[in-house]
Amino acid sequence: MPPQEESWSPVRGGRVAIAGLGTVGRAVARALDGGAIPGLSLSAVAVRDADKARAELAALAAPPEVVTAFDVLEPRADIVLECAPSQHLPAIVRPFVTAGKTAVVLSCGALLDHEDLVETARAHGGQIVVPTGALLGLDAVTAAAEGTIHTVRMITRKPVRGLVGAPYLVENGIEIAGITEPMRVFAGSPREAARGFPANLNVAVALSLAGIGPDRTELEIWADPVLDRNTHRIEVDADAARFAMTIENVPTDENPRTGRITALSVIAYLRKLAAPLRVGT
Ligand SMILES: NC(=O)C1=CN([C@@H]2O[C@H](COP(=O)(O)OP(=O)(O)OC[C@H]3O[C@@H](n4cnc5c(N)ncnc54)[C@H](O)[C@@H]3O)[C@@H](O)[C@H]2O)C=CC1
Ligand SMILES: O=C([O-])CC(=O)C(=O)O
Repeated sequence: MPPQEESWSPVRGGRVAIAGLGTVGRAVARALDGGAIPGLSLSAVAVRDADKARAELAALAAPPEVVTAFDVLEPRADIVLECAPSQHLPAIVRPFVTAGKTAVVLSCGALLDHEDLVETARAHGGQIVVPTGALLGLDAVTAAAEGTIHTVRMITRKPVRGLVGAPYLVENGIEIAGITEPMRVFAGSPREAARGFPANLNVAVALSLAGIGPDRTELEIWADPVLDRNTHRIEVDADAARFAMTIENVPTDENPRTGRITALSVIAYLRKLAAPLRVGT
């Protein structure tokens, strides 16, 4: 029998690969640099333009290897962070979960069209992690889901620039560029929203996966011309508790669809992996 490759452990240390060096990927790369997150090192990044990425990463204390294909990441890392456009999710995640490794997934909306990845992870002892990302309270939602959740409702309000160009708006001829009052542009399920707003509503899918699923969760999306933050309100009614929470995310300068807290959520997750004290579930 060939020798089994030893799996990652916090004591031995782990190598992290980043797939997609954009708003989230760059922030996480900086946070990992030089052993700043105990137990982890940044080993490789997959990008489109290698020369541009190398120039950018030269400022790091320990620049990672730069590659231009997703399928060469797996031998180079124990954990992959998927933070690329959603259509690449299967190519990034599959090699890692097939090897029994961990894939941290930000474009989680795309998981709904690739549920086989969860089965692959189950069969090979891998794990797909959906961090709380731009949302809040998934600890309470998963706890409530151990009992019975009756309803989950989410109302998202975004500045116009955080929604403009979404396929659902284009396909339905919904014009938001010149609105002067808040406009409800969508009411439906996270499953429908994942298709219609693939770069804007991953948070609704994360909420649905934590709670009662992408078909029973109720979602409204509003475009608001005076708002400057991506705002998500969650209302949960369960047998154990009733709760409502709101988060107002500061959009990043680079990508107005993505809140600053998204990368911080990933960094917090990575820091917990080897932490001697772990708070929250
Ligand atoms: N779950 C959550 O709470 C959140 C999820 N997201 C999702 O996370 C993902 C990443 O978000 P951002 O960093 O803001 O996006 P971004 O657009 O700033 O970065 C994506 C990067 O992927 C790169 N890329 C595109 N095609 C590539 C290829 N073939 N090979 C390698 N790299 C490629 C782009 O050049 C870009 O640098 C998006 O899908 C976004 O919708 C964003 C915010 C919150
Ligand atoms: O859901 C997303 O993908 C991003 C988002 O709403 C936010 O950053 O507030």
